[in-house]
Amino acid sequence: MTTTGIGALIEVSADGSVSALMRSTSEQWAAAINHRFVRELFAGTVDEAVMRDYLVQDYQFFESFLSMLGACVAHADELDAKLRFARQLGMLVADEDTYFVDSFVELGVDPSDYLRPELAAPTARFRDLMDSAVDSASYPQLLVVLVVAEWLYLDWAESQEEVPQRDVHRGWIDLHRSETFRGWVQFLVYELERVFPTENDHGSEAEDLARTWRRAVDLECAFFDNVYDD
Ligand SMILES: Cc1ncc(CO)c(N)n1
Repeated sequence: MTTTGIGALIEVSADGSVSALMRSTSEQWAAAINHRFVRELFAGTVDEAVMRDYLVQDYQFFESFLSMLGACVAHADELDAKLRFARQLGMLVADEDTYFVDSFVELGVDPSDYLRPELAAPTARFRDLMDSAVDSASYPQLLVVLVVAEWLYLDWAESQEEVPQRDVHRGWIDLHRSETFRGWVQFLVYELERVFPTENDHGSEAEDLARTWRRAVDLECAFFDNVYDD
């Protein structure tokens, strides 16, 4: 296994806010990127029911995730950033939604089973966190959740070189690695560093962002754990 190390694929300034957030959750982050689900996905041995369950829940995650990107188009403070989020939305509609729908066909999951499933507890909590970020209309709040979700996925997806054969496994890995995906994550990290409030004038806002960060990392672990819980 060629583990790249926590966050090592992305540039961050060592004394910046993002680096401090990252250090505050390094153990949970490592647990998530080395999770049993990730290991089985790379080995192509994920139990069929586990894969189904994971993707059905993640399609619900995806819905709130799209809302966050839309909110970033609305609330980012610069035109270039708005354009970047709009481009990413187009990519998600084309590539990621197609992956989900094709995978549901491959796994024999009907629309009636994936469009309105019962939400598992971590999915419901994750959606609450994302929906609150949308409601906050705060670009830094939105970015904190996005950076965790995307960077953590980049880290596990780049953690091994050898990819499995089946589309449903390989496709999910390929969506979260590549030069393009890395560039997207790097953009998010630069943006969060750029707009992060300084301790002096916004101490409580910074603390609020740190809480959101920790909550998102915990939920990533819980989301993986959940598919093995039954
Ligand atoms: C739970 C979860 N976290 C992160 C991602 C990637 O954004 C995803 N698809 N699902």
